[in-house]
Amino acid sequence: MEFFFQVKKVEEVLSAIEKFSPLGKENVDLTSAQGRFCAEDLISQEDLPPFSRSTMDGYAVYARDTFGAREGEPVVLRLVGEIPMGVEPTFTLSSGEAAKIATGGMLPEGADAVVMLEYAEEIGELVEIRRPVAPGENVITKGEDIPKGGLILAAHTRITPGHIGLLASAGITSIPVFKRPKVAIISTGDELVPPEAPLEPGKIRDANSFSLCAAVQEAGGTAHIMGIVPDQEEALYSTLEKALMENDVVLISGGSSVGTRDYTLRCISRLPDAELICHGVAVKPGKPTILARTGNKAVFGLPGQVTSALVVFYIMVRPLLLHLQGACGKDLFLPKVRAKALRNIASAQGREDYIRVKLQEDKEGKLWAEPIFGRSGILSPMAQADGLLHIPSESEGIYEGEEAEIFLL
Ligand SMILES: Nc1nc2c(c(=O)[nH]1)N[C@H]1C(S)=C(S)[C@@H](COP(=O)(O)OP(=O)(O)OC[C@H]3O[C@@H](n4cnc5c(N)ncnc54)[C@H](O)[C@@H]3O)O[C@H]1N2
Ligand code: MOO
Repeated sequence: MEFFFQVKKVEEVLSAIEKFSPLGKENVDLTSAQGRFCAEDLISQEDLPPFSRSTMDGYAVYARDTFGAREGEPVVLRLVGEIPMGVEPTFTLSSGEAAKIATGGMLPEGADAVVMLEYAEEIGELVEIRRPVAPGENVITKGEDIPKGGLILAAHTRITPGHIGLLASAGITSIPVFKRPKVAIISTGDELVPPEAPLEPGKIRDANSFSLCAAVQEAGGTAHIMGIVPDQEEALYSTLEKALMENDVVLISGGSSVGTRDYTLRCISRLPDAELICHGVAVKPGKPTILARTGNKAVFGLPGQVTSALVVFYIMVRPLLLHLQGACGKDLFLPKVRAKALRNIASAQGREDYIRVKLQEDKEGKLWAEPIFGRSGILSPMAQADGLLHIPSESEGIYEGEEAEIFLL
């Protein structure tokens, strides 16, 4: 029987993951760019906004003219016209003059501020100003958002709705992004049947293909469920070969442990140029995890236990999928919060633990994490959890009331 012979720390697996190269680039349009990672620095070819515009409905003025204006002592300016929306003013504003302007209207040359309608009154061809304005007040100046030549989006940034608005404003409609990883999912085990099949004694429905498919989609990958492969080395090897031809990452769940019917390691080792990164990771749940690299493609052997497969996905597979899509730094990981443990949680030194927890806020707004204990072979604790509480490998556990890091699910 083989035993785990290459047990690694999570951080060692994560540094091996960062050695993969991000996938190639493709261009997507503005409506498909959300959540993708930009593949190039995008520079604005124009000033944004392209002209100085009013942020209020009111009167465009030369700010100095309004200095000293008060309720009982207004400054009187000559109304020289109204600036229509979406059109360049045909006149220049001189000292002593005002022009009616709407929110978003283009400031005429000479004007440097806008007095709100509420603080002015039109009297025939004159306008009384009852409050002073400072230069630049109620105005967005040309190039204030992004100047011409300024950086809109740096390569490797995760694209958000704010970026998409900026890109649209700058007239950039085709966005270079890193490709999404194609991920094949294989479930192995003679006991497994598809969810729609009738259950005979001793059989179990394949949950992992579907939970992993959902997790891949959430992580920005494209999932391909390859189906259930029986505990036969040749069947698993040929499915693995096919999966590798068509995908960037292969996830095999089940058969990653050390039993006589656990063929995952043997099949991975048979791949012509496979480099084994780990067989066994110092983490609970998820010890029987395998990662191998062939070219720039990755094969994970995930533990068959339903919760372990998902925990390993979040801790190691998800960072790889995001790295391949061009993510870096904190974008590789689930968002984190800190919370106090509601109970004592034991752990063993030398191994990281990821405990399923529910989060609750106390009256002072402090977050508390309540562990949901349960074996890694059952799923409901995972389904109920708001997050995974992380116990680092040097710690022997967390005391009630002690703060810990929680990865939000
Ligand atoms: N002697 C040892 N035995 C085991 C060890 C060990 O260190 N020494 N580790 C245990 C741990 S921890 C885990 S986790 C499991 C992982 O084993 P495998 O990855 O080989 O997975 P299987 O044995 O194939 O399955 C385990 C369990 O999960 C069920 N399963 C598998 N695939 C699916 C699926 N797609 N959907 C639903 N359920 C699935 C399977 O029926 C088994 O009950 O090894 C321990 N053993
Ligand atoms: O560590 Mo296993 O992965 O308990 O379920």
